[in-house]
Amino acid sequence: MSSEWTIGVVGGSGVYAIDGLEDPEWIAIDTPWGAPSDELLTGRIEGVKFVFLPRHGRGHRISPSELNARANIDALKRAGCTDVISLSAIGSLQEHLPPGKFVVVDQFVDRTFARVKSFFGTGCVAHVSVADPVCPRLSAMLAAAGRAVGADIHEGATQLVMEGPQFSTRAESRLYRQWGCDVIGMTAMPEAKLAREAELPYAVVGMVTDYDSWREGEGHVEVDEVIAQLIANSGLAKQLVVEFARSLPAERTPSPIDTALDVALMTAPEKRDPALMAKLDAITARVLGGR
Ligand SMILES: CSC[C@H]1O[C@H](OP(=O)(O)O)[C@H](O)[C@@H]1O
Ligand SMILES: Nc1ncnc2[nH]cnc12
Repeated sequence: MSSEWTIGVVGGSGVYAIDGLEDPEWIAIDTPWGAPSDELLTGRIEGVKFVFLPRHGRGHRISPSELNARANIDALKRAGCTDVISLSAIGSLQEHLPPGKFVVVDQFVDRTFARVKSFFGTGCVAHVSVADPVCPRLSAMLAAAGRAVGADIHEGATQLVMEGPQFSTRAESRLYRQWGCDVIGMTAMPEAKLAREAELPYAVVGMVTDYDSWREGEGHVEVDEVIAQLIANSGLAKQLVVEFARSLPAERTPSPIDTALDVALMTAPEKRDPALMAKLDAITARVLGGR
């Protein structure tokens, strides 16, 4: 495996491009799972290869519940990404995480229910672990880069991922707090699970835009509040990415996540469905080689 980094960046609400890209080029990538959210913007930052994908498409066309996360992750894999970072707008479920805070999330409670969550299935069953769903190495480097550019960083938080597109009821918002969740969003799942199946280390920088709807006697989240906060945050998020690129070690040493499929595949080789195996070409290329 190459020891070069190629960093995929999935830009969420308010982040439809990144700064500092040399030789930028939008490229179209088709996948066996359908079309990704948009073309991918490739180039180099500080000499490091980057591949940027606007999660909701340029112009924010696609709703969180209608994202084709399999196509997005597969396209990043096909584009040669070794690692993926997500920039995401999130609501806060805790007083000490006010709007403007950048939160490096390390756990999720997945409450999404209307999304396809795996590349695998009948014809090729696989079970990867998502006990530790984000890459600690990427998360630590993102937190350090954020601090270096002056972002107000909080490391370690549990994110409730909801279906959407509507925001939560007040009762739901209060319940998620009782469950011990710190922040809430609509897109990290199944993205994080699929990234693990694709053997891509993945990390999330959440940008807090609102206090959701749990605060007694206070209003509730509305999109205009989210957008205003995103406009305020997006410049800093882009600086964070440039600083992250600058801080990457010249050589990428292997991550245990690079081989997540080594212990995951269940279906006997002779029982695998050739049609599904063909769709899995990019995802299983390392573990199965040409088979
Ligand atoms: C505009 S607030 C709701 C929307 O924003 C977040 O998206 P992303 O994670 O891509 O930044 C949130 O998850 C919802 O999809
Ligand atoms: N309150 C909230 N709930 C879900 N997703 C969000 N993204 C930003 N704010 C959010």
